[in-house]
Formats: sequence, C-alpha cells, structure tokens
Amino acid sequence: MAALVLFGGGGDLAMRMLLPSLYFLEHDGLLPDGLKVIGAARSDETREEYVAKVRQSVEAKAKADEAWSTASWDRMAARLDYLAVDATSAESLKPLKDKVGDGACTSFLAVSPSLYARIVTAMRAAGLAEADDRVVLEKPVGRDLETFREIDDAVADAFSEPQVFRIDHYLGKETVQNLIALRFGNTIFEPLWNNLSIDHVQITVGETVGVGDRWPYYDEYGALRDMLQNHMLQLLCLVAMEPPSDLDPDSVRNEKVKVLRSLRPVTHEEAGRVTVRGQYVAGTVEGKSVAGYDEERGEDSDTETFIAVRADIDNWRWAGVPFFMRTGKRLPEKRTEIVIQFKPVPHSIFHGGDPGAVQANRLVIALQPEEDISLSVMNKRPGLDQRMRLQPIQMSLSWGQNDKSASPPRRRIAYERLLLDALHGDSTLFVRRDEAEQAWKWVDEVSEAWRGAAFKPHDYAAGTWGPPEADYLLSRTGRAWNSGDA
Ligand SMILES: NC(=O)C1=CN([C@@H]2O[C@H](COP(=O)(O)OP(=O)(O)OC[C@H]3O[C@@H](n4cnc5c(N)ncnc54)[C@H](OP(=O)(O)O)[C@@H]3O)[C@@H](O)[C@H]2O)C=CC1
Ligand SMILES: O=C1O[C@H](COP(=O)(O)O)[C@@H](O)[C@H](O)[C@H]1O
Repeated sequence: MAALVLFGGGGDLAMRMLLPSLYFLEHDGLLPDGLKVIGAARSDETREEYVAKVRQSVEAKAKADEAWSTASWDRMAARLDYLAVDATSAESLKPLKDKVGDGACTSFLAVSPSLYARIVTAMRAAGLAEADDRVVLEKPVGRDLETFREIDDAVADAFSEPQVFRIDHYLGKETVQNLIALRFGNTIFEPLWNNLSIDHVQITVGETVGVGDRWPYYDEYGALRDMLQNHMLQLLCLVAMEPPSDLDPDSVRNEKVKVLRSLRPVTHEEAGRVTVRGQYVAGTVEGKSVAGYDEERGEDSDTETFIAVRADIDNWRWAGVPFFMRTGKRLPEKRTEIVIQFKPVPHSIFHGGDPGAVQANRLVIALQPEEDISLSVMNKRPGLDQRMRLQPIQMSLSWGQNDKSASPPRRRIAYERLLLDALHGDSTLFVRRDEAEQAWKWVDEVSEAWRGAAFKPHDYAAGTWGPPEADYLLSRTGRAWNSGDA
C-alpha cells in the first residue's frame, strides 16, 4: 500500500483516534515501508500547519500512554502530508491523485456519511478507485435500510465489495477478539454454549457522557441507530454465531449474517413488551449536575438516548434464550460488558441456612472501563461449619492474571487493529454489505414498531440506569441486570 488518505483528516475522529493510532503503529514498527499518510479536507492549511496540529494531538495521547518518542514521531511526520480538497469534486481530487502517485491507495472517509456517495463518485472519476485501491467507511452508513442502500450502491459503482471496509470500531477492541479466542480456542465452553446450559445473555454499553454538541447528528439517529444497529448487534453476533470453518473474512461474516437473519422481528404489538426507550433529564453524573437532553438541544425532542431490548434468536442453539441489550448516555458508569448467565444447577444438595446458597455460573466479558473476562464459580467457604457453606469466587481468564510480574501490554486504540487490517486488506473484522443490510432491516422493524404516542421515550434522571421500565424488562421474566458489583 503506497498511501493512506484521510478525508476529514483535521476532524475529531482523525485527530483523536486515527492519527494517534497511526503514531502507535509507527512506534511499534508496524506501518508498511514507504506508506504516505495524506490528510485531505477543505481547510486551507500548509503541510507544516497540519503536521504541527497532528503532533499536538498525538503527543498528548502518546505521553499519557507513556509511548512518546521523538524518533517515532519524526518517522511518522516524514510520512505526513496535507492537501486542501473538496472531496466531493473530481476536479479538486486530481492533485490528490498526483500526490498519491501510481501505487495502491486506501482512503478513509472520516467525514459526514451524507457525503459518502458524492465522494466515492468523485474518487472514481479522479482515479482513486482503481482495482488495488480500498475505501474505509465509518458508521453510520445511512439512517435506515433504504438510505444505506442508496449510499452503498454509489460505493459499489466505484469499488467492488472486497475493496470496501465498513468499520465498526467495537470489532477492533481487544476483548471482542478475545471472545472469539475464548469460544473457539477452547473446548470447555462450546458444549455449554447453547440453550441447554445458558439461561440468558446481557449486553450493556453504558456511557456517562451526554450528547452535548453532537445533537444535530444524534437527534436524527438516537441510541437505536447510533449504537444498537452496529456495535451491539455485532457483539450479539459474535456471542451467538456458529463456529466458522476458519477465520477467513467470508467464513466469519457468513456466520454473523445467519444470526442476524434469525433475529425475531419486533412487531408493533410486541414492542411494548420487548423494547424500552428512554431520554435523560437533568440529574447528577459522577458528582456533577448535568442538563437534560432537551435542554442541550434547546427544544423538545422524541429521540431516545437510552434503549433496552429483548432480542430472540430463532434457531436451534438459542431457542428460548433471551438476549437483553441496553445502552444509553448519561448513565452512572462507563461500563461495557457481555454477561453469559448460565442456568442454575438442576438440584441443589446444599440446602438450609444460606439464602441462594448456590448461585448459577456467570461469565462476564468486560470491555470497558477495564478489559477482563471472569467466570464466577461456586466454592466451599473455608471453615468447620457443620453444614457445608458455599461462596461464589471470580476466576479471571484475562491476560497476565497468572504472571503478576509481567506488565500488561498497552491498551490499544481499537482503530490500530482496524487500520492495520485495512492496510493489509484483511476484512475479517469489517462489516460486509449483507450484514449491514440485515442489521438495518431488524432495526427498521423496531423503529416502525414504535409508531404512536405510546412509544415516546420515558424520562430517566441523568446518573441512573435508564427508566424503571428497563428493569421490568428483565424482572418480569424473573431476571435482573448485572449490577457490576461482583
Ligand atoms: N468523532 C468520533 O468519535 C466518531 C466519529 N464517527 C464518524 O466519523 C465521521 C467523521 O466524524 P468527526 O470526525 O466527528 O466529524 P468532524 O466534523 O469533526 O470532521 C469532519 C471532517 O470532514 C472535513 N470535511 C467536510 N466536508 C468535506 C469535504 N467536502 N471535503 C473534504 N473534507 C471535508 C472537515 O474539514 P473541513 O471543514 O476543513 O473540510 C473535517 O475535517 C462521521 O462519519 C462520524 O459519524 C464515528 C464514530 C466516532
Ligand atoms: O460509535 C459510537 O461509539 C461511541 C462509544 O464508543 P466507545 O468505544 O467509547 O464505547 C459513542 O459515544 C458514540 O455515540 C457512537 O457514535
């Protein structure tokens, strides 16, 4: 790969995530030899101004991670270039093509998705969509199945599917990949990974941040389209998919598509029972008073900033196993986790005295704030009690737990893995067109089921775990969300 072009190279995503990721890859000697990195946006800046801006952002992040080295930065700076372009105009992109030269080019569209169709059309006319070139698209592509198809048709006119890399940055997170290792690199879990042993699955993505200045985008999308359509359904797929025959992109993605196709549609009649919408009002988060969503936006809105859903997967493995998902802004904690709740023992021999003496096993795959995989198992409480007493203990299955002397590897930005894979042409951790279509189809059904006043979002105070209805979603089935205390 000769060049990586960052359209929107001066924007928030590029400055906070992409360029620091490229620096870390450079620091670890992982960038391809000779790769040029070209920022491209409309702002009229010189190369020197752009490089200085990038340095500021990268240095702060690298120093915080104790990975700053001027030698690494000098190598990275030598690759950097900038060109002022209007990426929607083929004429404007011609000088960019000259800068890229004849080698293969990967273009990352870190711009508003509303520009994607026009940009890829212009790229094609400017010679930036040749057979060896690739394009990386940020989510959300479209707002529903129809708009996804409109944009993706334009992409498909310029690039063939193997050249298209649709990013879902959750797939670049280390623990998400570790889930694949856990499931398919061990024999002990797979025989239990079905409706005979698993009671239910929970996926929580809790954020303390509010929507703030992002409301022009967010108000049109809401939590359903911003988080559930992509990150959360991807996590669900990785938990629920059948073992692929290998790790080839199509083998993995074929299995994920099968899961998405097996999701039971949410009907208008069922929506009140299996979905909960919420919107934060003023409250307190991490000790600070914060405004409600409507106040941030400046007028009333029916956009949900919280969603909880019960999804059912209609296939042999998962029949009768609900997947509960919830995500929201202004929740009490930044906590992202997958909980696999196993069934209780069929008959307890440990009775009397201890209420709930035998607790069912629980596998918690934590992605944030810490990465960890832990399994709760029952253990004898030490002592000479006449009746044997049990207690749950947490077995950590994470890296480094057995070697306390080893310092853990730096926690990588999810984009490091994904940028590297895109540069190498490996699309295993990227979303294929039919996968995105299936996810939109299910999400469109949910959105359609919400028609009518009954489905306006419930208020929840900022700093709480959403409206009480989200707890009823589980409690009415005799279950409860993981409190995260264990
Ligand atoms: N920020 C984040 O954390 C996340 C962002 N995303 C997605 O990433 C994408 C970018 O988001 P974000 O960085 O926040 O957005 P910003 O608004 O911060 O940046 C957009 C960039 O696009 C450039 N731009 C706009 N129009 C053109 C044009 N016609 N030609 C060339 N460049 C143009 C702007 O620069 P200029 O005005 O100089 O042209 C700017 O650099 C979006 O798709 C977003 O949904 C996804 C997940 C997280
Ligand atoms: O894509 C998005 O993700 C972030 C959450 O990402 P995380 O890696 O910090 O969990 C979310 O805040 C944002 O609204 C959404 O667009």
